[in-house]
Amino acid sequence: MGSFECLRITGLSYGFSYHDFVIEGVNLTIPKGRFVSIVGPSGSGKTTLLKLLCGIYEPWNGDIEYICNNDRDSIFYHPSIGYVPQIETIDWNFPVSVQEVIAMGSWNYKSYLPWIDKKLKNQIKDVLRILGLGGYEKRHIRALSGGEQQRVFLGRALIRNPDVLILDEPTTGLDYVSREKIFDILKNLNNNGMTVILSTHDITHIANRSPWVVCFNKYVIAEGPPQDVLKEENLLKTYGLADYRP
Ligand SMILES: Nc1ncnc2c1ncn2[C@@H]1O[C@H](COP(=O)(O)OP(=O)(O)OP(=O)(O)O)[C@@H](O)[C@H]1O
Repeated sequence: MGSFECLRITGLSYGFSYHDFVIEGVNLTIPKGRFVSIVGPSGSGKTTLLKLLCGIYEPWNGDIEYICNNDRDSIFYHPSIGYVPQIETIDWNFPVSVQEVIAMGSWNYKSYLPWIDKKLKNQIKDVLRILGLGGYEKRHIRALSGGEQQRVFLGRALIRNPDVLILDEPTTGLDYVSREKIFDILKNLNNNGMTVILSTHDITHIANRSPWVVCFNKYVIAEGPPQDVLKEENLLKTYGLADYRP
């Protein structure tokens, strides 16, 4: 099997009600190993795009392809994807421990018996260590700070060591220290070869320090290194303050 080279999105469109496109004509290529921050206003379709990349939604039009270094393998190739949803969408009253949340990420349609065996326990320990949460296995998820909870959900995505890690606003609502911890963890994972794609409202601390930024509002408005892309002209177009359509 050839190796994964890039994620290629062409002419991608999707919506929730007939003829009303939430995202439209998205073209974007993300090479393996890239660290990408997607910025755009609330309601611009970032979450929708990320869910399409994960396969949670089916495109109305266009293609999402994970390309290998030869065409034949690309047809069959499905990278493993880790998804970290927006923290506000999680029900914190659900009675579950840190260990159980992370274990959920290792279960799939193939495993009917989702109990936590010794091997999985050790893998969870390793993931918690990477996340700076060593010894937190038995803690109830409610008994953690916002930053710690976010890291646990990152752990759930990491337990299968995905090729591509997709995160929806991973630092929203976190204080400076928690935000920096998450950013450092993501940079380390990326330095070790993981492709990281995240959405963020934090232009100053996250997007500005990401190697690659995509300005998004229904479609891609600009992309490139932050020093080239995060300019007034692009931000005005992205945040709907200037009329623009390529
Ligand atoms: N399940 C749904 N059913 C109907 N409309 C939806 C659904 N999910 C999202 N939308 C609508 O699609 C549009 C894009 O939403 P989306 O969550 O993708 O935006 P976003 O850029 O991620 O916003 P935010 O930054 O606030 O999270 C919004 O107008 C939203 O109301």
